[in-house]
Amino acid sequence: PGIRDMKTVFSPLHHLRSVKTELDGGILIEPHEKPSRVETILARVKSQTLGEVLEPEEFGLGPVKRVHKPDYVEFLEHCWADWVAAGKPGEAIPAVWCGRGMRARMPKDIDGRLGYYSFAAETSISDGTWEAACASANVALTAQKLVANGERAVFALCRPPGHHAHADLFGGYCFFNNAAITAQAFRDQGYQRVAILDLDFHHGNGTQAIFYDRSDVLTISLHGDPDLAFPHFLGFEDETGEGEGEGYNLNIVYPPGTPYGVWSQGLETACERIAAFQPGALVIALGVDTFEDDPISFFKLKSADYLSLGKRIEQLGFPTVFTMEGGYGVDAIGVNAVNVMQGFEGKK
Ligand SMILES: NCCCNCCCCCS
Ligand SMILES: [Mg+2]
Ligand SMILES: [Zn+2]
Repeated sequence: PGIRDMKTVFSPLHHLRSVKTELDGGILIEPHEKPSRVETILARVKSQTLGEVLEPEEFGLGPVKRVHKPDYVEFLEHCWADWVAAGKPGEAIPAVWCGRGMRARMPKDIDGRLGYYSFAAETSISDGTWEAACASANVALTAQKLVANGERAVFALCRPPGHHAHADLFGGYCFFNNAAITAQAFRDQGYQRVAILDLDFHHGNGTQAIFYDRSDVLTISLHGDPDLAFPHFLGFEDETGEGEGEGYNLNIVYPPGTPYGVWSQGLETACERIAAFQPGALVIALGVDTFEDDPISFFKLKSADYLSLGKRIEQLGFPTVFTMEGGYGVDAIGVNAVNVMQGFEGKK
């Protein structure tokens, strides 16, 4: 029967993430990861009376540092000020990386540190990025606390997203890995096993990397073939975990044009693996850039498919936190994201 009144956690501080540039195709465009994405979802949450909307509690950097390296957190906090102090005219954009055969040590210079702590160049940093990333982690942690206290499922309407962020790398519009921070919080509160299912169009490379050698957190991602899609350099099906974590990472990869009828077979495979794992809690890294009209992706899911998706997740029966990840077709993002929650609640 699903649940009634799913709570949503939302922070107005997401607006502090206000970069004006995204490097794309050799020019600086208006960022796809824009404030209207979550404002549109929030409006739909309210118009559909999904349930109560709460602002986050503050958890500090402790839970963030259970996932992210302290030097990386330190870098993010001071990056913008260091960039400005270096006299740079624009927004902070990495432009140099440790290429093959070079030395992966942390340089002093801000240009070097931007490259050392990132894996991609489309994610500009400016004033307010740090505060918004902290607020987004608090949104996820508030949802986690509500579920640990008995809610069946809570929607963490996070912005900026997180699933591309590694322990010490930003990129793909992500800084703190909200889904990973949520899973680690469950583990730190005594949940023996946690599963993270990444349904975003893109591979959850950060989430995979963070838990890759661990068997206590099962990580699964459905996504566009990395041969053809961001993040390009991780997310292939032969990546199944390492050491203790061997067998606890699963990548399910699809080609351009994949419709729900095919994609949902991967969802079924993922659900069966999660059921077998029997986690105490489930984290869904929810991107809706799988949508047929998404401007930067190549799957063909339709709005009604998100109702079916939500229903299937509910049938797993686990306490669930949804962390908002990607989705760039802003006109339909509200219907698509809230359809997942309403499908979870039993709406046909
Ligand atoms: N022109 C498209 C480049 C895409 N680069 C980053 C995509 C990040 C998706 C986050 S869910
Ligand atoms: Mg994915
Ligand atoms: Zn994505």
